Amino acid sequence: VMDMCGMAKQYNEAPHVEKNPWLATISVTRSSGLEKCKAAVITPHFVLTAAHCFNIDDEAHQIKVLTNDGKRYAVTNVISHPNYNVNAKKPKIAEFYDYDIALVEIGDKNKRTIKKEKIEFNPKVRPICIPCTEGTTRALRKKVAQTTCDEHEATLLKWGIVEAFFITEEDNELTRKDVTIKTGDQKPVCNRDALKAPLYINITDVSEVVSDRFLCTGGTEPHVDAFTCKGDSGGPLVINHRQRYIQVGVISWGVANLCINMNRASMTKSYARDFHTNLFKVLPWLESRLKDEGLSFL
Ligand SMILES: CO[C@H]1CCN(Cc2c(C)cc(C)c3[nH]ccc23)[C@H](CO)C1
Repeated sequence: VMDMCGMAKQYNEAPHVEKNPWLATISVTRSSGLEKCKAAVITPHFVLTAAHCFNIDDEAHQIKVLTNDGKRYAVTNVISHPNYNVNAKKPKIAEFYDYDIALVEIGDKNKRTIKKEKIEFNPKVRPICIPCTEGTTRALRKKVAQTTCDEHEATLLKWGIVEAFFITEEDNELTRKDVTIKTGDQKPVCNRDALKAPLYINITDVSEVVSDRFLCTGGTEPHVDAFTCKGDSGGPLVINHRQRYIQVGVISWGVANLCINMNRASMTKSYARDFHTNLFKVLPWLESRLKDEGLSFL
């Protein structure tokens, strides 16, 4: 059975990397420069990230996965969601982020090694739980036989305001940024601010850019939420359920760019909303791509 997911050091003085052992960094080396994204470790062979971190002509050898223990892993394959297409609604909508999610497979197909290289777990590197797997049922302390995927969703994404966090890197330190997912009557209010993004000024129907696949965070009500920077793309949106950690989203895009080279503005804006690909909305794809990874989907 897979290692227990979503386990991390809890004591205050623990190193940040041991409090957030699932965070990984993706680097893509192109002739035009280096692009970096964040990712979450989910199995020894896969990390989960955003599809928009990659270009159609990126090849596996240009991509590396860095884990918290400093190890760099070669990549065998990038599997973006088949429905992701940033150009799908051009020219009216310059960038379209629906289904912005990808799995990055670890290993080096060039090496003739029989066993694929795999991520080595340790106190700094551990998998996070993903919804609708047996590991998450255990993490939620529910009965393995009777618990359904709907119960996971009802438990984790209750109607209303759901406390969550993402992990960012500031001064080479991992820090958690608290946000609230608007799942109730504030969801439309949150989604509507998408039209304040520079590229969406002329759009009138918010559902053209914010599909049902997104979770919406940010803004100043009911709490002042942290906001993402471009460099946070692909990182996990995490819920802490009684000291077990479950990923419910992948950071996709934000309305306002309040960061200059990852230096965050000191103040947020009420319309600084962030949109995350909701893992509950891409489960058939996740399950089909992770079927041999021992996750036991419900
Ligand atoms: C619709 O138009 C906007 C799309 C997103 N944008 C950049 C961006 C990406 C790509 C990813 C993450 C995580 C971001 N967090 C904050 C900004 C931001 C810019 C806005 O600045 C234009």
